[in-house]
Amino acid sequence: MSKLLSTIESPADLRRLSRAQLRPLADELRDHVLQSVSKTGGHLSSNLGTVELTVALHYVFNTPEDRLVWDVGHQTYPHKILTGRRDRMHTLRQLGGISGFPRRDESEYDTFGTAHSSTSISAALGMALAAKMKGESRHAVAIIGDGAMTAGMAFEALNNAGVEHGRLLVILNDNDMSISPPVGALNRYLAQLMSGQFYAAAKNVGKTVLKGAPPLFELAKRLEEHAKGMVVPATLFEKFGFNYVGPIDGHDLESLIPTLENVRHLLDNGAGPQFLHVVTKKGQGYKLAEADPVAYHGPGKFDPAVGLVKPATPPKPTFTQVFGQWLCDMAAADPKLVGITPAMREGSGMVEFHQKFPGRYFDVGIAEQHAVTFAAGLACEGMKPVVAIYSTFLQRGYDQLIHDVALQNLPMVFALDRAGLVGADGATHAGAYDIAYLRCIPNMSIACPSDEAETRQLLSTAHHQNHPVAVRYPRGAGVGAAVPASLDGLPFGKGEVRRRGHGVAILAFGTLLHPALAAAEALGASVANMRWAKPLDMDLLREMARSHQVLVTVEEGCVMGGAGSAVLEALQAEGLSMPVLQLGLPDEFIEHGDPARLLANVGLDAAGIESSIRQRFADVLGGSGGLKAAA
Ligand SMILES: Cc1ncc(C[n+]2csc(CCOP(=O)(O)OP(=O)(O)O)c2C)c(N)n1
Ligand SMILES: CC(=O)[C@@H](O)[C@H](O)COP(=O)(O)O
Ligand SMILES: [Mg+2]
Repeated sequence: MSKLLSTIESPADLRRLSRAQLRPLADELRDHVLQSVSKTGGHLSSNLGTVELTVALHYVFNTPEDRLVWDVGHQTYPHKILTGRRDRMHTLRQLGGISGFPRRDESEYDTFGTAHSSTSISAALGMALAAKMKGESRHAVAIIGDGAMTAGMAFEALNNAGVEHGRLLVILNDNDMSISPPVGALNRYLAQLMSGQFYAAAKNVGKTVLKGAPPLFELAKRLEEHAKGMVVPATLFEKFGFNYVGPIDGHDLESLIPTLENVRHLLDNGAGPQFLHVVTKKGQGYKLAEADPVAYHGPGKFDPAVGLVKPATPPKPTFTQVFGQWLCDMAAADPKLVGITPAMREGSGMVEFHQKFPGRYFDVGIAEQHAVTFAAGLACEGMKPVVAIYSTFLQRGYDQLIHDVALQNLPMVFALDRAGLVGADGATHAGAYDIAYLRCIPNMSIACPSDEAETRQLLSTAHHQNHPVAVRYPRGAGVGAAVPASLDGLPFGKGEVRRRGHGVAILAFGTLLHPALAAAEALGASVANMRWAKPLDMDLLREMARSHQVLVTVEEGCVMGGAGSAVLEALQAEGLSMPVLQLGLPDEFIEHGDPARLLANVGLDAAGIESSIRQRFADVLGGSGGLKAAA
């Protein structure tokens, strides 16, 4: 165990160290982050980049009295290590272990739960103003990345914060990266600020009595060229009502600590909201991550001495890769197709599409609402937008989905990745709700492919509709079904019978078809691959209802309001009354962990499905496990 780090059980211990001890502590901390992430997997580059900032913040601010609000929260491993969770880092993102994101129920130092981006300024402003109303002198500090800063919500918060006088500090952690290289005009603007750093240093840092000029950054040198001739009259953030300080080197404790002390002093003297621009490097201190921060954004386990290695035999293609290939193939066939991602190019499998069709690829930044309405505008003019978006992030664009897309019945495809449980990221990222939140919207259809082949086929079907269609598929690989090369679709709104049995009919929506088939084998039950949660295949449903005593619906989505609920509603409307068991995600948030184990825990593996059916329909099933005479 490292010498200094082992003495830090809480930030109070850190604050007892001398200034000279902070540099070696930061080095030990960085090594601890690298070693533990290499064993568990997790977000690496962002955490390596926030080591010094974390040390400085806990050193200068009186945490947990002062509130640190980390945006996204994927950069909080150093914070976790310094706030009493050092010895639990080996459990990170595993079942029963600590979360990869801040959690209020995990630590009093985690002041605000996050994982979706761009909430920190709003939350910190709320905390700062609550403190003011209660007559408390605590500070609230939002730490937000340059990627997260691109979201509308961050600007809504700045707009509000600039006219309020709480003890609010916003720190922009600018590493010139989102998950992928950053995009958009704000990024260009930040580059200009960086290149004009001497101007900023003289105007602002000097004003706050910082001793010594900040060192010249490598990055700034690169950007200087780009912004030659630019004059920065007053920063955007000053226009918003903040006192702008920076940019300063976020790895230089000798700059960070006095600057933070000065800013805290300004807050205590009623100077109003403060904005500190800190420049860091994603992957700092680990050469491989510095060279490729994208690959090391969220790696699996690896040997730090070797780095990430490609598996000897290529693994089964993931659903994401199947989508990426379909997108390229369909784009080649249809010149009207355009692909849109809100800052998730790699995660959504769009790297190849970007390379092959740069003019038809749009990374709009972390801006899900805008992504949806921007796509709606494209659709109005006859383009065929494909919005590739994680199920959990489409939640951000819900009003846009209803008001801008569905109400106008615009044809477009939502490629909904990460539908169902995602594993290590946990409840914040689970795609648990999309069937429920989409199926109540008129004009919207929802396809639930059961394997890789159907994913491609149903994407094609969706692309040819004249209304919005979501195709939902999970994280990772499926059963390994051979994916056809053709772009032929499957019939719209139609499912199929996959197994003929009797007594019990299982209606499977999506990839849980496969454990459902295994359970049906043991039960002698029938299985329908429903393929569409909306519209339901009513012919198939009627046939299944009439030829069986009971129905079981299975889906990797919330039971409440999900596909099973759709089946119940349809049966009622048809005047068909029969017992229905709905299997899906329960009405609770499912924590992080291995996805297969999580599914088993909620009874959605083959054994769980079989056992739930046996339990509920013991009267239909014979004692031996066979079935009583079918109705
Ligand atoms: C609403 C939302 N959209 C997308 C994401 C996925 N995401 C997580 S981190 C990240 C990049 C954030 O960039 P930045 O804030 O600059 O932090 P960095 O990764 O550079 O440390 C993205 C797009 C998210 N967490 N939340
Ligand atoms: C923090 C965040 O939102 C992303 O980094 C997310 O963890 C990526 O998830 P995937 O690994 O499923 O792409
Ligand atoms: Mg960044």
